Amino acid sequence: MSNKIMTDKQTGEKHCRCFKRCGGCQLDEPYKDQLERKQQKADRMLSKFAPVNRILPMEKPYNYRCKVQNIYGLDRSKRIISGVYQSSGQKIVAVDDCFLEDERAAPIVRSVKKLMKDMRIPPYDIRSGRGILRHTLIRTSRSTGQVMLVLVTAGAMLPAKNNLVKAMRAAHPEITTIVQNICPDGMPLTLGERDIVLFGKGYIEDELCGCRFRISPASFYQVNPLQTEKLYSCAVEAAGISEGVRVIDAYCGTGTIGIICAKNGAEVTGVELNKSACRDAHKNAELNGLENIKFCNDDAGKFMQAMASKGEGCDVLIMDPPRAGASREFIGCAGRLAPQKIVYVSCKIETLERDLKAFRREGYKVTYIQPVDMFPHTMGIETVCLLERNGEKNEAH
Ligand SMILES: C[S@@+](CC[C@H](N)C(=O)[O-])C[C@H]1O[C@@H](n2cnc3c(N)ncnc32)[C@H](O)[C@@H]1O
Repeated sequence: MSNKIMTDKQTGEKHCRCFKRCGGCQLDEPYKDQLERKQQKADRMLSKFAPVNRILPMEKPYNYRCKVQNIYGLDRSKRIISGVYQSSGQKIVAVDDCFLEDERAAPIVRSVKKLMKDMRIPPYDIRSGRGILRHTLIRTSRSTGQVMLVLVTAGAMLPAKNNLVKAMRAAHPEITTIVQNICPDGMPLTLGERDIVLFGKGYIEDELCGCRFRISPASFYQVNPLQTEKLYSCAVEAAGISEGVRVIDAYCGTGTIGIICAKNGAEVTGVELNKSACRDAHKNAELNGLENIKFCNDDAGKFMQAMASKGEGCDVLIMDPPRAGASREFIGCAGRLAPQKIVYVSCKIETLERDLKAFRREGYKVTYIQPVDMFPHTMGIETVCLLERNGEKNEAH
C-alpha cells in the first residue's frame, strides 16, 4: 500500500495516511498545537535554568527536508517499492510522497524505481544479502538550486551505470551530481567509506547566512535550511562575536557556525570527528575566503582535553553535539578552559537538560534559552542556550 497526503481545505493542514506506520512524523495535529506542545516541554524541562523564549515557528511547516533517504524493496507482486523501514521492524513501508521532504525528491525517486525495473537493477535484500541498490540519498539546496543523487549499493557492481546516469540526467536536468556510494554492510541508511563520482562534482553547495557551504554525501548538514538560518543567527548573536574573539566550534560538521563567526572577525578553531565533514569544512573556509579559521579532525572531548592540558583557552565555546549530547570529559575540560561564554546548540532536550546541570557544576549560569522548530510534525526540539561563567565550580547542585 502506498501513502496519500490529504489537505484540509479550510486550514491548509496536511495529513498523511502513512502516519504511525512510517514513523517519519510523530505529530498529526494542527501546527499551532504542535508548537504549544513543544513549548510546554521546553518550559517543563528548561525553565529551572532560565526563562524559555517562545519557540521560533516555520511560516509554512511543509517540504522543509533538504536530505531525503529511501530504501528500495519488492512488494508481494514483485513490484519495486521505495520508502522507509517500518518503525517496528524490517518491513518496508511504501512512501511515494512525503510532505516533510523537498518536492524535488519524490519525482527523482520515481525515476530511480522505473530505471531499476527497465535496467534490471534489483533492490538489495537485507535478509538474504542479495541484490544491488540499498538506498538512495538526495540532497538539495534551495539557495543554489543544486541537487545530489547518491546511489548506495551493496558492492561495486552497478549494472548499466552509464546508461542509468544518462537516463537520470535526461529525466532530471535539475540533478547537478550523481555519486555511487559502496556500503557492503552496516545499519540501514548508513553510507560506506567509498564514493565513486558518476557525474558532476560529487558534492553540492548551499548558502546560509551569507556564507557558501560545500556538502559531500557523508557530511552532516542541517536538514531545514530556513530554520537553520534562524538557529545560526541566534547562536552567533548569543556568542557576541567581535573582531579577534577566540572561538572554538566543537562538533562543527562542515564548519558552518564557525565560518559565520570567522566572517564576523572571530579567530576560530573547529573540531569535527567525521573525516568527510572535516574535509568539507577546510574547503568551506577557502570557499568563503577566510584565513582566520582552522579545523581539527578529532574527537571533541580529546581535543578539549589536549587544549586544557596545554593550558590553552578561548573566549567563546560553541558546541553543537549529536543527540547523545556532550561527554563528561568534554564538559569537565570545557570547565578547565573556562571560556566566558558557552553557546550550546542542542537537538535533544533531554541530553541538553543533563548537560546544563553538569555545566552549572562547572560554574556556568544559563542566561538565554531559545527553542527553534527545526522539525515540524516530529517531536524534535532544537534549542540554543547561552551559558555565562559566574564563578567557581559548584559541586552542590
Ligand atoms: C548536530 S551535528 C552539528 C554540525 C554543525 N554544527 C552544523 O550545524 O551543521 C553534530 C556533529 O558532531 C559530529 N560528531 C559526533 N561525535 C563527535 C565527537 N565525538 N567529536 C567531534 N565531532 C563529533 C558529527 O559528525 C556531526 O557533524
